[in-house]
Amino acid sequence: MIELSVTAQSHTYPILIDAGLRHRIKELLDPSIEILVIVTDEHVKKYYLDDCLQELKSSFSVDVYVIPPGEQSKSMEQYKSLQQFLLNQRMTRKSAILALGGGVVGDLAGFAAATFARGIGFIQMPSTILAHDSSIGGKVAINLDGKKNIVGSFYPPHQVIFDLEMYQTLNEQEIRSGLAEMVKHGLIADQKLYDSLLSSIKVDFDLSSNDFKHLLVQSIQVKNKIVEKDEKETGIRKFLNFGHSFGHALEAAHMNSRTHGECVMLGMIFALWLSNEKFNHLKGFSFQRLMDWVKQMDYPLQLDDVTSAELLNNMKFDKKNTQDELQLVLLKQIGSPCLQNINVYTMESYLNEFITKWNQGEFNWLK
Ligand SMILES: NC(=O)c1ccc[n+]([C@@H]2O[C@H](COP(=O)([O-])OP(=O)(O)OC[C@H]3O[C@@H](n4cnc5c(N)ncnc54)[C@H](O)[C@@H]3O)[C@@H](O)[C@H]2O)c1
Ligand SMILES: O=C(O)C(=O)C[C@@H](O)[C@H](O)[C@H](O)COP(=O)(O)O
Ligand SMILES: [Zn+2]
Repeated sequence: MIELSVTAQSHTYPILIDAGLRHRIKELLDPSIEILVIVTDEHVKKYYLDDCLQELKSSFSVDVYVIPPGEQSKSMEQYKSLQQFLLNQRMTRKSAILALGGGVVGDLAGFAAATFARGIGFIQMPSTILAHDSSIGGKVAINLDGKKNIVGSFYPPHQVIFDLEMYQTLNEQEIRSGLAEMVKHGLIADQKLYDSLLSSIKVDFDLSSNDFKHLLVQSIQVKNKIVEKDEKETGIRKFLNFGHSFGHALEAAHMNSRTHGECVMLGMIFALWLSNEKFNHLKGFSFQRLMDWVKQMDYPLQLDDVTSAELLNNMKFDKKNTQDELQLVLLKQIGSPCLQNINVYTMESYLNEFITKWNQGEFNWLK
């Protein structure tokens, strides 16, 4: 088992990584937890809930709360009914939620844990590759009015338990989605990780291999280092938002058909284009190399079903913005991100130009 840790302002939490940890979950949890509520979604329930329950039932008082799968569950309605469930179970501050699932389960369950009784125990058991990002660092949130993560908090988990066997049941779209956040970690902080991802990951890559575990751990370490230095996103944590201003706006426009990571991939390409074309920042970067990999992995690349006005409208709700300006994360070179303020009118023209050129096939590297 690989053991890492993150030091948050309030506590240090362990990150445990191995194949099959769901079968050892009982010995990993704090035996003094009074009531444990497992929050999961219908897909994850089908594959992994019974294994966890079988382990836990003899030692803990366990209840289960199941949500419908997908982004729609990060809602006020779902948040309210989960809070009601916690109340009905008479959860105390010595009780805990175990979030068994991807980023949707983790974000919703974490926000419920942060706010019920002003904070109860919170354990993350991430089941998607993407959730290697979402389960660490304590950003927990739900959406409101189509605006991503607009109601939320910083609430670091008390434990993060990765069972790598759970990746075996992920479909291609979910694998692609998670890999995008790994590529993001490479681009903002780790050239070696970026190079390894692009040179070794193909569609049929073996997710149970040691090579993949090694890449995942490198990616987790990028996240750990940043959130340890800047838990509340006043400075360098903003770099973890690379690709997200545009990505979140696209995701909001396609809530049911495109995944978070797929949208972030397009958002990173937009940010790289801005860095290169508008701010002369980007040094030594090959668009062709990234695009060859992106196409090989079959990321959806259509931008003909969104308008710049629609994207801009969503980008206005990005949490990095001030009242007057949007703030984007750009790149100077791999491993050197920077922040750039851009006013709304300028951004609209950049979006227009990018989308028009993209749709008309004017970028050589897109052909
Ligand atoms: N808090 C953060 O720091 C942070 C970071 C990145 C993303 N996010 C959020 O995470 C969410 C996306 O997370 P996600 O991509 O994990 O989505 P998700 O939780 O919706 O999971 C994706 C799909 O995979 C299914 N699934 C999950 N685990 C599975 C498994 N092991 N086998 C088979 N199917 C499985 C789910 O049921 C769902 O249908 C977005 O809402 C995004 O905003 C948050
Ligand atoms: O941990 C962070 O900080 C991130 O920005 C990670 C992102 O991958 C993640 O999608 C996050 O939820 C975005 O945060 P938001 O503040 O833009 O909602
Ligand atoms: Zn993200």
